[in-house]
Amino acid sequence: MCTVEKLLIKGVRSFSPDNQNVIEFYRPLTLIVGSNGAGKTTIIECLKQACTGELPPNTKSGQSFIHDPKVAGETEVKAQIKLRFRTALGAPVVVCRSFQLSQKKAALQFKTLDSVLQTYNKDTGSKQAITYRCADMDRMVPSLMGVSKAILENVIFVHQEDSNWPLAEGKVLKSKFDDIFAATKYTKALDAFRKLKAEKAAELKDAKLKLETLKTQKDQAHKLRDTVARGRAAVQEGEAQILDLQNRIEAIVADMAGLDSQLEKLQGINEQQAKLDAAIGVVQKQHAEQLSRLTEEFEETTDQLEAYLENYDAEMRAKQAEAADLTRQAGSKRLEAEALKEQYSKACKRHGRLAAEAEAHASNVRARDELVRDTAARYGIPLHAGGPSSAGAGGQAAPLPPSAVEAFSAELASRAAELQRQLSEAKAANRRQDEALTSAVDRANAALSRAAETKRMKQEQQLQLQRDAEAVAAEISQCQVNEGSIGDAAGQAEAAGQLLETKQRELEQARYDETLSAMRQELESLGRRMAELRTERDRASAASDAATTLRLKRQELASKRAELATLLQAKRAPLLQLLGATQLPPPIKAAAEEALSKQRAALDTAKARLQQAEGRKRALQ
Ligand SMILES: Nc1ncnc2c1ncn2[C@@H]1O[C@H](COP(=O)(O)OP(=O)(O)OP(=O)(O)O)[C@@H](O)[C@H]1O
Repeated sequence: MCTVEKLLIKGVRSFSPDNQNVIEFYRPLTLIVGSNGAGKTTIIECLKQACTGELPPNTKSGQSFIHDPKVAGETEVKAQIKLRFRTALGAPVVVCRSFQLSQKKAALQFKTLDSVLQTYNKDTGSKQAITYRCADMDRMVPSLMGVSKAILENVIFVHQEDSNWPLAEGKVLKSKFDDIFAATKYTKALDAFRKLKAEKAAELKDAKLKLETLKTQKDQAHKLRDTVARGRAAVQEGEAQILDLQNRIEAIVADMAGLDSQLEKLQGINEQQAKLDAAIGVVQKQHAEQLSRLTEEFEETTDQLEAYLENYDAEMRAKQAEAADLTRQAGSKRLEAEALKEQYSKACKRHGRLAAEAEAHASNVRARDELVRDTAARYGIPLHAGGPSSAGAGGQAAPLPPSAVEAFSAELASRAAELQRQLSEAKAANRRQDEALTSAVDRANAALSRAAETKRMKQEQQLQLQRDAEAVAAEISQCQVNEGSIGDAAGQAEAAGQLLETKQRELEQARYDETLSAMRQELESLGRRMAELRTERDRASAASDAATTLRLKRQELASKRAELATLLQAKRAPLLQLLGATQLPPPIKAAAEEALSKQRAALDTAKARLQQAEGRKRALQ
């Protein structure tokens, strides 16, 4: 338990500013006795001032609390109150407060001088200051004493002029009891809890919305990742196919070169065969001539003739074998030539197919350029080369360079980002408005509960007054009293009746029901407005999702275009060279056109949503 040990008073009320008047308090009880005007009340006032910092009532803001300078015969009086007490844990604490009262020309001037709250160091025993600030001291001393400021003021050190507060009117009484039992603190704490709960619920809702948005974005990201992976795989497959085709074309070209050389060889062989046939014809002719000349008689000897014949036969056999061999070779070369012709026709067909694909690709590129120009013209996006109106020979637009398409995609992405930013700002403004409305609803709720409480108290007072009036009436009717007492009682009843009427009038004037119903209506309209705002916020969030999707799609489109452009750039020259064409094929174009039309539709939808959201935002503002 806290104990007050010593009080020093100097220059307060009748206590002289020249002497240090010390009052020691004894345990368990100290009685202060003295004649009227001796200074008993001043001691209580000083105790209260030292503990709570509050001046006694009716002291003209402290001027009449300090010893009067006129009485002291001075122009300035310095006062001091010093209190030593022990906390509940037995620690000694000293409170010291100083004041000054100066006689100015027209009036007295009261000033608070140095104040300090000190304690004793356990080890050294020396004093050490806890604080020099009056506000901190007023808060800390009751806390160190273990008693609330309201109890010190209204119960322990209650001033004799304020001591009848329990008889004060209901409102004052309630406020005193609330202070003493710290009820307001709990009400405020409950209000704070309620507000915190509402804030946390709103934060939770926001977090849930964000989580849902993030989940959607995550799903979209997964889908896009899959699409990108599929696209990459398709590109790789296409590259592999192009490589394969190149290899096959190279092989076919090599084969064709081989076939050409074989054909040349075959032609050589045919020519050789023709020569041999001619030679055989000549030999046969010679042979026939020789046979015809056989009628002439040979002059050579038989041996010579036999030798001739032998040589001739051998020569003939050799020639015949050579002729048969050449015939066989001619047959096999003919077969080879047919096979090579077949391969040549296949290569020609493939060449035709590749040329058609190159043409289709070129047409795709043209359509893409047209779409880019249309979009640029519609949304006023500048194109770095080959603008919307530029046209090539024959009225056709010149192809856009890849740098212009990339710049166009970047501009489109930056515009989408700008729209996204504007949408975020609108969402933030909506959120702030929502918060402001929520706090307004909270305040209205608090005001409503206060009004309801006041109404209930007034009704109770009215009932109490009615009961009092009835009791007085019953007393009058039942008691046998003299005329004087009847008169008193009638007077009391009349006064009670008047009081009752006054209270009823007050109650009627207060028109709590109307106020309550107006506040309820206001609360309901605020609730409706909040619901509308939440719906708007949800819509804005959906529009934001759509814008995010659009942005991702645009990025995807840009990356695809970049990949396509790189691939085309890499493959264009060899493909054109291989095909012997000046433009590339169309199936890629059809896919690009389809993707671009989808993107354009998505862009239009997102823009319509964005315009709707902006229209709502303007309406809300
Ligand atoms: N500003 C002042 N300067 C000098 N004296 C003052 C001043 N204000 C009050 N006094 C004197 O201080 C005394 C007030 O004392 P206090 O009221 O504390 O006495 P008390 O013992 O409580 O008297 P009671 O028994 O009548 O309540 C009075 O004598 C009054 O004249």
